[in-house]
Amino acid sequence: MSARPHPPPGAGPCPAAPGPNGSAPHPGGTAPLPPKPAATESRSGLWHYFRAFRRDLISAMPSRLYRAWMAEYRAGPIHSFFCNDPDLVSLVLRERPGDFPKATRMQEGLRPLLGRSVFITNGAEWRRQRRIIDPAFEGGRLREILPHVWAAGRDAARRLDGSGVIDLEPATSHVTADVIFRTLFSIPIEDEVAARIFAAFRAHQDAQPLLNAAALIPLPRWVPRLHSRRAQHSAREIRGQIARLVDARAALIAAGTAPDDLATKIMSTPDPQDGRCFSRPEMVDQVATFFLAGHETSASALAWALWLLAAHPDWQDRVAAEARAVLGAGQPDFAALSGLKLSRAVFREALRLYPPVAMTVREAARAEQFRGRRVPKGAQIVLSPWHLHRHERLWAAPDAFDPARWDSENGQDCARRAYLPFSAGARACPGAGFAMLEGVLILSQIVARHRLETTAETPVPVARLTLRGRDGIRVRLSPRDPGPRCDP
Ligand code: HEM
Repeated sequence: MSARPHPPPGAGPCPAAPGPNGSAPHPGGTAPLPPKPAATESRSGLWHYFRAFRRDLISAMPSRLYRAWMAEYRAGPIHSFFCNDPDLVSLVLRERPGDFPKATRMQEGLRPLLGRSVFITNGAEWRRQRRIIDPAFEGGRLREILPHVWAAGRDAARRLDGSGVIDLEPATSHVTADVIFRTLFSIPIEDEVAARIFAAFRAHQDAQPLLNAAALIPLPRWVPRLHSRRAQHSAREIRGQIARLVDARAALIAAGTAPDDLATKIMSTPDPQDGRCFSRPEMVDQVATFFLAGHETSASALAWALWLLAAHPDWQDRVAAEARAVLGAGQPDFAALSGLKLSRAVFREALRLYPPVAMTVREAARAEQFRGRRVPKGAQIVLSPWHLHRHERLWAAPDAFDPARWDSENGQDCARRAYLPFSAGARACPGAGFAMLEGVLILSQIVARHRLETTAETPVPVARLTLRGRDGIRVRLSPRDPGPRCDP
């Protein structure tokens, strides 16, 4: 494999960025930097490369990618361009997304579960799917999800009572799955079908824990794709259960008695161009995607945000005080959520340091010229929020936890150019507004009720399907002092 990082003449740093070594003082004072895996410096060939990728996508990458604007990799038949230059990222995602489609063969790891969902498709099929889905996530609909998120967050905060030391990931997975079931199908996670889907989904994750590597490693077409029998079985089980929910909902829509939730909205929205609604199999694909894309990602972000607050008790106390002031009297109205400013800044910072979708890949549909270098048709274009969010030439104190950065000139400029937790452009996450409401509110609800402390085990981030803790993300919980607890 050869890797050639490129010098930085083109893209300028954001204002007030640190020197080239990224060594600006940590604004938070003496708090240790949040965990960041050591990078791999070895170049010992294709086999090493694949093995490192199978372990973890982040630590497989060399440390110079935190400073480079672009790097070119050749590994056997694979030709990849790793893009960190904000202008290039914008070209690929915002300006000409049609020329850089999702590399569908790399999404094959997801196919048994997601079928031909919006997450995987390209071109006209993808555009039709987004025309039907997007109206369900418009700003106005967010008001309607608030009561569901509130109820799920309240229940989650109560479930944590008396926990002591816990792994946050199962807890946050539980609450974000609950949010998805409540908002999509108006059922809580305790519902029998919802509980079965959640259990099957966990089995699916266990059966293919390295799904992300499988989805991202650009293996040549002739390499057979192995989906373990267990993973195929759990994918079938999940899809069968989802089909039951979709059928039941179709019957309610036909009878005119369906609740006004996301499933009803999506199933009864015709494509404005061809006038057709989703067919049953199409809807099963989309629901599986909402479940996967909408709960694993939010669970990862919430777990890291809570751990970061455990590691920064000063910020935790401020977020708790804010939460009690805004939420103390019970479910706030939509406008009052804007009062959760500190919680929002913390959640944004967690998404920066630990972007749930750490990397994504596109394919060059035709030959291109990137920073003076020829990019052949079919080359892999790797975009890495993980590296972009910690780029030493862009961000001030890139590895530090500093939620106040969003008020600084550097933070605001980087937020526009170098911050991609939800991707950008036409293919950006349709659930971004949903996820911000959910993350900020549930973070506040949990911290208002519980005090979090770190344990001796510092979590190790690894990029799997989403960014997880290699051995979990553990904290110690104790009740916060008496006062309004957000769940009267
Ligand atoms: C913190 C939470 C979330 C994060 C960080 C996140 C991030 C992302 C990212 C980065 C992508 C683009 C992936 C790529 O281009 O390869 C994406 C796509 C998507 N997300 Fe999210 N997401 C979150 C929550 C949600 C929620 C709550 C939903 C729905 C309920 C959702 C639905 C989707 C869908 C349907 C796509 C595919 C869009 C397309 O390809 O056109 N996401 N998300």
